[in-house]
Amino acid sequence: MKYKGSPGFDHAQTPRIGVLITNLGTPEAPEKKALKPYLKQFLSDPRVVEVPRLLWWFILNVIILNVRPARSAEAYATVWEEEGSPLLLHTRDQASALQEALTQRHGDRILVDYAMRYGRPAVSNRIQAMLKAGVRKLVVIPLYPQYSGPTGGSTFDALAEDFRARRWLPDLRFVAQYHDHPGYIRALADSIKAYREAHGSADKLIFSYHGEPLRYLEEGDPYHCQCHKTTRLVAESLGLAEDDYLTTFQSRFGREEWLQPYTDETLKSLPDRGVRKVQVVCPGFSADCLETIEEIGEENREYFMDAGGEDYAYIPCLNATPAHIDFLADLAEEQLSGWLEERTDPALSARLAAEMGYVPKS
Ligand SMILES: C=CC1=C(C)c2cc3[nH]c(cc4nc(cc5[nH]c(cc1n2)c(C)c5CCC(=O)O)C(CCC(=O)O)=C4C)c(C)c3C=C
Ligand SMILES: [Fe+2]
Ligand SMILES: [Fe+2]
Repeated sequence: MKYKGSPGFDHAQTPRIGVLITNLGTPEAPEKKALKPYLKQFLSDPRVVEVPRLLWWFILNVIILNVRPARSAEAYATVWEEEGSPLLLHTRDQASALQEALTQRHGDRILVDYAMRYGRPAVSNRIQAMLKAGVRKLVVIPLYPQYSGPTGGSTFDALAEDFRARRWLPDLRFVAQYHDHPGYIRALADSIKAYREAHGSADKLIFSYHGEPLRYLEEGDPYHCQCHKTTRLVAESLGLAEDDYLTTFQSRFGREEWLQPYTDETLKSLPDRGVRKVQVVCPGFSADCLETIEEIGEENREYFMDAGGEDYAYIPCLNATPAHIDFLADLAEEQLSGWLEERTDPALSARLAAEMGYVPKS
């Protein structure tokens, strides 16, 4: 195997610290032909769908990829913005705001970038660019507060896949979860509090998280427990009573049982139980995307209202709000312990390398 070298390496380059935020990824356009490669890459990942490969290859290629792209494209078209997918735009805005916050705190030592696990900008593409810009120490923060194999685990796989082809690896720190970080809980609780101060409260606050197959929990995935812990900590911080809120799971896919209770079925049943006003928040998503804007903001609103509900509100994700960015800057900073001391004198390194007669190939 020929390992990838270090493009443009220069001994006089100041070593930098990289902070790479990532999210799931999104199609290039809200169209069937763009949905197909996106869904194929995503749903072929064994971390996402844990089904024997041969059987899954058949189901995916013969059934799902012939039906789902058109249906998903229609849903994406309802949320698409002029500049692109909401998930991509929010992630880009988070990266630039985080760059600004960390530059204010530490000058130009820290380089922030963003990548998507599936689709573009790809993880390996951004790592290559960061290394080229002199990054020798790298913090990776997948923006999934609660860890799960299909999200954080899979992002680590993408990093590992990139690193196994590289000659010179950077120092690496990886934030696998932050579901109970006091700064994250505070940012969430404050956003709910601000929403309720502006719009009033509801009979119930629903904490809706993306689901996953129940089997993953049974086989040791901590995601379900971490979602419940986030809910409990936010509820405590808001001073809610047990009857004031619920944790539910959305975005079911396929036929097997997923984590329960399901968001849609819960919302359909609440009016009969005397709950007429609900507010829904999605603390498993750090940016608004198809699953929050369309599924929670539109589809589930209809279920609730059709079942006799009177008032339904969706409280937006933290996105690139100052409170979220401040927290992410703190989270990144916690990972920098010992990394901010400068141990390299680039000019001296360059002079010694020149004396040695060493000229690296770029
Ligand atoms: C097939 C199984 C899936 C698992 C397991 C899963 C877990 C999971 N996903 C997120 C976050 C997001 N998922 C999003 C979209 C999405 N998710 C699945 C399937 C699984 N997700 C599909 C097929 C799709 C595509 C949309 C569709 O066709 O319905 C998104 C939104 C992306 C966007 O572009 O807006 C996010 C974000 C988490 C946190 C999670 C954890 C268990
Ligand atoms: Fe998903
Ligand atoms: Fe649990």
